[in-house]
Amino acid sequence: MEDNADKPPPTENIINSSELWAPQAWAHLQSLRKASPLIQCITNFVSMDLVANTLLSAGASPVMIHSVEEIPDFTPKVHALYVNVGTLVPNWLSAMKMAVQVAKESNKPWVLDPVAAGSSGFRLKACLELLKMGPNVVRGNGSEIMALFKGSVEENSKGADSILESTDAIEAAKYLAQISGSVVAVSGAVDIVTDGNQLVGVNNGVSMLQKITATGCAVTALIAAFVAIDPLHPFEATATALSVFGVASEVGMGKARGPASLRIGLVDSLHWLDQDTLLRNVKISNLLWLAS
Ligand SMILES: Nc1ncnc2c1ncn2[C@@H]1O[C@H](COP(=O)(O)OP(=O)(O)OP(=O)(O)O)[C@@H](O)[C@H]1O
Ligand SMILES: Cc1ncsc1CCO
Ligand SMILES: [Mg+2]
Repeated sequence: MEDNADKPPPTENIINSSELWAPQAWAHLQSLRKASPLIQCITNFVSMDLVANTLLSAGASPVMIHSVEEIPDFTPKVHALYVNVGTLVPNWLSAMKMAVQVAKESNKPWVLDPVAAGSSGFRLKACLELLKMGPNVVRGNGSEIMALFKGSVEENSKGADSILESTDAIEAAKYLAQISGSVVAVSGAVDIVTDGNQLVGVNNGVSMLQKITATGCAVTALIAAFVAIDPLHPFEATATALSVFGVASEVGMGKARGPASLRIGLVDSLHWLDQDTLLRNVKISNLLWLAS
């Protein structure tokens, strides 16, 4: 890793480009609501409800189909595939790989959420194998992206939660994007998105999202939906999806009394999010220090 791996970007190299990004975020959300893409989700048991409701409230059509008996018939019909290893067992891994293969043969984008990637050898190997299959986007927290980068089991793993800041994994994200060809997103107080060349920071969201399980899983599903409607621009789709989700959480936080009501407010806000609110609140910066 380079010397500056653990340093935050120098502030003079952070260019606030929200005015350029905000109209794109609105255009993506509008297209999503109009096209209502079908998103196949092979996701963990904890997240299924929030993932499905997040996709529905944003305007997409979710479906949780994961059996190898159904994948050959069904996966060619979807607009994007979402794979999340949160409650991984061997037969689900086979289904994930089959679905990825079918999606790729059908020219459909797919997105990976490497939940708790560094928590065990089995999970890490599975995530690295899936990464090799070339997801259009990978979104994880700091610990997950760092585990994929290092390729080793974490000593102090906290499972699905991160022990690192997203900014600790900037170099790792950039490297992974370059070797995999995937867009890599690292969630946290500031979400980092890179395609190995361009790099942005998304400054939307509220810290209480960390107190609701599966908000990371939900935002990765939203990324899959945004990539479904703009498959040629996965970098842009990932940044705008993270921002839209973050803005919805900020609006939801206004009425929340704690994590449980924020969870409800988040889903409500995604459904009602209007152009004016989105344009005023998108916070995306271009981080120039790594765009070499
Ligand atoms: N400190 C923070 N301030 C603001 N937003 C945050 C903060 N931490 C995380 N978020 C937001 O919360 C959402 C979930 O990110 P997080 O990094 O917690 O995912 P995760 O660890 O994969 O979650 P899970 O595994 O529970 O689904 C993202 O939209 C992210 O932007
Ligand atoms: C808590 C938890 N455990 C496995 S998956 C999951 C949901 C958040 O990723
Ligand atoms: Mg996660």
